[in-house]
Amino acid sequence: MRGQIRQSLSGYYDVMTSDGQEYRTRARGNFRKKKQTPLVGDFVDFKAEKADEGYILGIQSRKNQLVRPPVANVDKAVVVTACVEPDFSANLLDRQLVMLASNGIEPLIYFSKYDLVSTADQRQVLAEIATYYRQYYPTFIPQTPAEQKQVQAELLSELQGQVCVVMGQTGAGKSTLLNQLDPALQLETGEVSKALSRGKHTTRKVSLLDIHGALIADTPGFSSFELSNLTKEDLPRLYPDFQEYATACKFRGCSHIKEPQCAVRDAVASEKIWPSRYENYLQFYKMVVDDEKKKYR
Ligand SMILES: Nc1nc2c(ncn2[C@@H]2O[C@H](COP(=O)(O)OP(=O)(O)OP(=O)(O)O)[C@@H](O)[C@H]2O)c(=O)[nH]1
Ligand SMILES: [Zn+2]
Repeated sequence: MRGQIRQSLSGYYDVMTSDGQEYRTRARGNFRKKKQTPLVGDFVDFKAEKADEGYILGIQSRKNQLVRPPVANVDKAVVVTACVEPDFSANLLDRQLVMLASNGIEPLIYFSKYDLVSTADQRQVLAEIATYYRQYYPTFIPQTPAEQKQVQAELLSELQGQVCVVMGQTGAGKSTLLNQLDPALQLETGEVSKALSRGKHTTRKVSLLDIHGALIADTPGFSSFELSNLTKEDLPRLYPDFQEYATACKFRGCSHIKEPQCAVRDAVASEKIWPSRYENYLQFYKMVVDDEKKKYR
């Protein structure tokens, strides 16, 4: 039989077949020899005489895998981005967008804490930033408590049938969002309550929850991405806004750094491309080039 692992807990893997039947399985000894560990999200071949006594026979190749949470074959990631507390960081957001794209994960952006933005000017700036990103990524920014339900329903409709993770900086509001999407989750939110309960969690359960048809990892993901394994040729292709203009660059494979007649740099100069995107791009580009130098030294 074939199915997808929906939950892992102390050596047991709950596998769901395409017709919605669930089987509790274990991995056979030969996995350990091969140092292969089944992950939630894996498509597996298994056999089971009874629903609670199955064995995984093989794991199909993965399109990607994350370390935190340990989930394979992730289709989409909701990047939770705080407007304030912690302050909005375009650098961090772009870093996450680039890393997700390079792993074949489609990013969605969810701006949290708009209600905590204190001045009208700041609210205006953040709304404009969200409008810019919305041209290239599904972007959500509930502006009033009344809007929140509707916006979250729209978010969920983008996630139908997809394996998803919620990511973002610490304190961004990942657990809060997950709780709002599925109140039964009852994840701890806020630093104090999390600090108090730390250490209590001894079980390492990972599951994909079916939240109104979206398969969302119940553990939020970590935000500290390394820009490793990227090449300087890859990097510009991971920017959908750059791609829109790059066809008009004089040179094929233009890096948009020093080449003459670069349509991307022109678009930055006229602010059709948001200049901060480009500034961060220059920084990431330098990091990638420096990494490559280290590797080949
Ligand atoms: N006012 C307001 N507060 C929010 C919002 N989202 C989250 N918070 C608060 O911000 C704090 C941090 O939220 P969490 O959901 O715990 O953040 P997290 O991203 O899960 O944090 P870590 O687990 O540390 O990575 C909590 O006190 C939440 O109540 C929001 O949209 N508006
Ligand atoms: Zn160019």
